[in-house]
Amino acid sequence: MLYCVMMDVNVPADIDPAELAKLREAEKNRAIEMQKSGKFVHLWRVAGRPANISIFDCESNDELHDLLSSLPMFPYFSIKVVPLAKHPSSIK
Ligand SMILES: O=C(O)CC1=CCC(=O)O1
Repeated sequence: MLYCVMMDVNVPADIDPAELAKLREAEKNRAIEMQKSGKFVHLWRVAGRPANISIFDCESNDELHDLLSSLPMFPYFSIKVVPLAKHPSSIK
């Protein structure tokens, strides 16, 4: 099943810069691992905002939740999920 996931990143302004750098590195590594697994199909930055839009291909809502909550920066995200269904006019 495909899901469109929209994440707003809300890192506290007073977070220790060294801690933030570590968190971002861990986030990048986990995101690369998930992309290589084929579950994290697309990842796009929203231009001009600390936000991203991505496409996940998961077996279930539970699997999607497990993947999202495994991201090290999960506590700092506001997430919206839109489950995608086939459009009758799509040729793909
Ligand atoms: O968009 C961000 O900064 C947060 C994020 C989610 C996956 C990733 O690699 O970064």
